[in-house]
Amino acid sequence: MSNAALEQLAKDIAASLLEIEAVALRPNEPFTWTSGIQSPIYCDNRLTMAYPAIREKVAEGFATLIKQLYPEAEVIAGTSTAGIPHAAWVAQKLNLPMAYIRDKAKGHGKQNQIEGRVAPGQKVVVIEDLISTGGSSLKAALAVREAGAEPLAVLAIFTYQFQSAIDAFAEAGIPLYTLSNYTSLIEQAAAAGKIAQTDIAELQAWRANPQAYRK
Ligand SMILES: O=P(O)(O)OC[C@H]1O[C@H](OP(=O)(O)OP(=O)(O)O)[C@H](O)[C@@H]1O
Ligand SMILES: O=C(O)c1cc(=O)[nH]c(=O)[nH]1
Repeated sequence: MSNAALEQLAKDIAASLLEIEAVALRPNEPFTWTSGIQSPIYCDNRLTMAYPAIREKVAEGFATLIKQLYPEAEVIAGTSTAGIPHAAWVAQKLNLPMAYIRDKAKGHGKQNQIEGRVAPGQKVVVIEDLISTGGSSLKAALAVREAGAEPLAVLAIFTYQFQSAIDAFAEAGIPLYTLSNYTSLIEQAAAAGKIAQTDIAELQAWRANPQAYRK
């Protein structure tokens, strides 16, 4: 995919997320993220499951990137839970095995963290729905590495583009690619009049120092 095509896809997906009201702004009652960060914004990509045309656009975006960048991929693995359905649709498109990765090993049964079949040495693309700190998907990719397989990259629908997340992936030596991002989302929301100037100011204040954001 060319850079122009990637940029267009980032805009399209951001517009779709806004259209289906996957993006919620709640400055007066911040959301608590999985990392514990308090945030005036929450992007619920799980809602894309309800829209066949949108989930198809996501699956097609992932499949195109994988064919172009990682034609050697042998397994598509979703992160538990929100990455799982997207991994399934992509694996189906590419006619590849699919697996999923729990946030930790089960305490009963086979006590697996990785479910499905990932053999040592196999090349795995990890599919995630969203990157905030990147902690969840990095943990998943590192579990693949721990199992003796090779995490080629993490691909996600959306990223908040925090420098700390970019640095964490670089440090782990795991490439990260995303179909859309915070910049596109805010641009699309502003262009469509879906976000007020006061909200933009609130988001800027939060984004400058999310750890310190409290209401
Ligand atoms: O980049 P991070 O800081 O790790 O945050 C992003 C993660 O948080 C959400 O998952 P959540 O923990 O809400 O679980 P779910 O996928 O089961 O909904 C989301 O689906 C990502 O996996
Ligand atoms: O970091 C998170 O937990 C998170 C943020 C967000 O916008 N959406 C989501 O599903 N999780």
